[in-house]
Amino acid sequence: MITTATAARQAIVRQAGALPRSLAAMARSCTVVPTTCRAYSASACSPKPASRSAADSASVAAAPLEFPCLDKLDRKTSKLQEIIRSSRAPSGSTGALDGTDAARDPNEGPEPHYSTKQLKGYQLFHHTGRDFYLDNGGVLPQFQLAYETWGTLNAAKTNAILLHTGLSASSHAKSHAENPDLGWWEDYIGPGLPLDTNKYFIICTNCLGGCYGSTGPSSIDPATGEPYAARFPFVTLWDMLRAQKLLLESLGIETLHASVGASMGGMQSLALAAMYPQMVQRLVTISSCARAHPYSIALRFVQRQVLMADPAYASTRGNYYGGLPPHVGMKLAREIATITYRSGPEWEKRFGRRRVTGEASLCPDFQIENYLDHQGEKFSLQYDANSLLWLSKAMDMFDMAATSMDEVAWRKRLPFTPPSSDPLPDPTEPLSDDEQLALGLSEVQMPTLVLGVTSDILFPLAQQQEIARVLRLAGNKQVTSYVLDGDYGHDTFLLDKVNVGAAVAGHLA
Ligand SMILES: CC(=O)SCCNC(=O)CCNC(=O)[C@H](O)C(C)(C)COP(=O)(O)OP(=O)(O)OC[C@H]1O[C@@H](n2cnc3c(N)ncnc32)[C@H](O)[C@@H]1OP(=O)(O)O
Repeated sequence: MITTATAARQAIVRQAGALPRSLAAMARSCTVVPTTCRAYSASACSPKPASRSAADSASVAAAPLEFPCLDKLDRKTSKLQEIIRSSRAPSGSTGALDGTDAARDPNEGPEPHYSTKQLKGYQLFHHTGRDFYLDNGGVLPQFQLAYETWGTLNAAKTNAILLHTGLSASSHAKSHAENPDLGWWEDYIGPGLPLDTNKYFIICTNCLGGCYGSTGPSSIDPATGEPYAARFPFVTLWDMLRAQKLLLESLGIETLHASVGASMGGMQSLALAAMYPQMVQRLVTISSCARAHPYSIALRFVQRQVLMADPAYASTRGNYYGGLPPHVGMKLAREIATITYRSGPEWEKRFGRRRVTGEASLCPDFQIENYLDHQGEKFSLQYDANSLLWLSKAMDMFDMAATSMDEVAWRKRLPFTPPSSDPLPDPTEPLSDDEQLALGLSEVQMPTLVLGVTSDILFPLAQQQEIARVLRLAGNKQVTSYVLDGDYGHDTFLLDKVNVGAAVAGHLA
């Protein structure tokens, strides 16, 4: 009697001549017949067993695919759980999630790099004694900001440049004696470089809400002795700038030679100039915007959704500290983010359609998938998930538009009194979108460099053109627009050191 499986196999073998040679060979050697050509891979096609059971004979389903990428995530989760368990045991290892497990596989965890035991070489500004009120409600009775400096502050304290970071960067923009690791703007800072330490005193902070030494959701709430977690108040970019202003005041700095930043840092750079125009002598804003675009909000929204859906996040509602960190959600969010940071044209040249092994798989198969997998994996424990969510949300909420000078003044408020709950007055006459932005940026009258990149999909060039347009509308006659072609997309500010560096250096001189 011909079993159903045998008949199916014969049918496939009859058709094998029509298949590519490698698939045809696999079809002939397959015992269990896959239902579609998709399943013809080495992992789906098992060697023929010596004898076949009745159960095998009755099966017409494909052999299950193998999922090495999921196995790898499971192994990482188990390893993290094991470390957490052993760190809780009285005689357990003290390595825990602090990175002291020297024998670990760097691709499989376990330590969050943001653990303060890993961080080094930064200084701390402590704010205490006066409650710090935040724009969206909530108050911090105290906070700290991590910061690093390069160069020398002159006697008049007029040569400082405040460098704002992107979303997930630390204050470590450049290596120095206390931390020789390369910084994220290593080639931009130093003697004779665009941020010339022979002339300028560069200050870079980890922003409020971050996790690299500054107070954020992973910090201990002094009221409870536990991490704030999801009880950390939402912060706005304006809150972050008010905190930075307090740091500058503590250093005796009233005037900045320049405010410089890219991406989220470019948004902050622009906002600082609007909030404290007397302080900012020059403005550089790179690959940024005056208000978050709905498309950028959408891209960040899906990253947050994916991250929050990680069971380690969802089951704790964000209070995962001391337990399993949501490393899978972080990895996937970073993969999506990486797609927004680079460009299709770059990847066409860099990866093309090249494959890893040539076998169809739902795990990384194309080189571009392998690259994304690597980027996600590398980041998955590098940054605190809540900080990512909080700062990503702060970017979405950013909008420099104003309908009255009262609103502009409201942003400049000192953070030591609760924000008024009185509604702001209605505009005397309706303002167009551009006019609202021009009003919100009306005091940005200093020399301004607005740099954008044609291949940026996260902060499209139209947004930098919008900044330049509304600044000119507001009467600023010293706006320089600089457009860079190239394939690096949003990450151009990290990668095109020659062109971005030259534009920045020229503007600072
Ligand atoms: C929104 C905001 O406010 S800011 C957003 C700013 N952007 C970011 O934060 C993204 C940060 N980008 C990075 O960190 C990048 O690594 C950069 C920009 C610093 C450097 O970029 P590049 O020099 O092009 O290197 P890139 O990171 O793309 O690739 C190198 C890594 O990919 C790996 N890689 C390259 N090709 C492949 C591949 N086919 N498969 C797997 N891995 C690969 C390399 O081995 C290398 O790994 P390593 O970093 O562990 O050594």
